[in-house]
Amino acid sequence: MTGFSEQLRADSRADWDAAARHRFVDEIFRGAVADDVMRRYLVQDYQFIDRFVALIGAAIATADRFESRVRFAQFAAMITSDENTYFLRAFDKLGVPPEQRLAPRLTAPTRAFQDLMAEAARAGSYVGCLAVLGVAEWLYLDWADRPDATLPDDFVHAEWITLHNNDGFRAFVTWLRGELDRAGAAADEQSRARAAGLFRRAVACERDFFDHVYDDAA
Ligand SMILES: Cc1ncc(C[n+]2csc(CCO)c2C)c(N)n1
Repeated sequence: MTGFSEQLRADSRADWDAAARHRFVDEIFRGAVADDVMRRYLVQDYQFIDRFVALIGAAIATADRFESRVRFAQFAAMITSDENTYFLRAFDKLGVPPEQRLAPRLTAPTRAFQDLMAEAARAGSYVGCLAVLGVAEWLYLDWADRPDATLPDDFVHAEWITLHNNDGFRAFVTWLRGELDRAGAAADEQSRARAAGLFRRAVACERDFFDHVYDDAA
């Protein structure tokens, strides 16, 4: 039987593939993302991470067992340390001023994503939290996981890839998918349907998020 996670991805195949094979992904592996595109992307993504950490808090609160809370707590600790320094170093290199780091004007896809994460957190359903967290993690592993690719020279490009394809991250995504399968199997029809809706919207948001950084670009 196909697990819940695989079933959800299959339902969002078109948007999923459009995001995972996006122009941005192709360019970052070639080290060819233009600085203004990378700047726009990271400035918006930094705002994304903030709500993402809040959603992990909701997953910790709604999880059905201690083991799962611990795993999410450890993950939250990791992304608020290692990844945080990546953003700051990348902002320095790209010359992003303080106000753009702290309070940039949010683009429509960033706001849509923030609203979706807040909605999933508020709904108080573990499988719903997992659906949105699952998209953000699994889709990033999917695009970044190219074992034969050589890394670009610029750390801004190279580290954004290695943050999303290292063994620890892969193990976490595997666990997260297992958790989504498990919680999906245990949930009632209404909770499964709600989680499926959140998953679908999250995949569409991921695609829009990539698209948008090119909207004003030449
Ligand atoms: C729009 C957007 N979607 C997903 C991710 C991926 N992501 C967000 S937080 C996190 C945890 C560790 O890096 C990961 C993988 C992103 N950065 N931006």
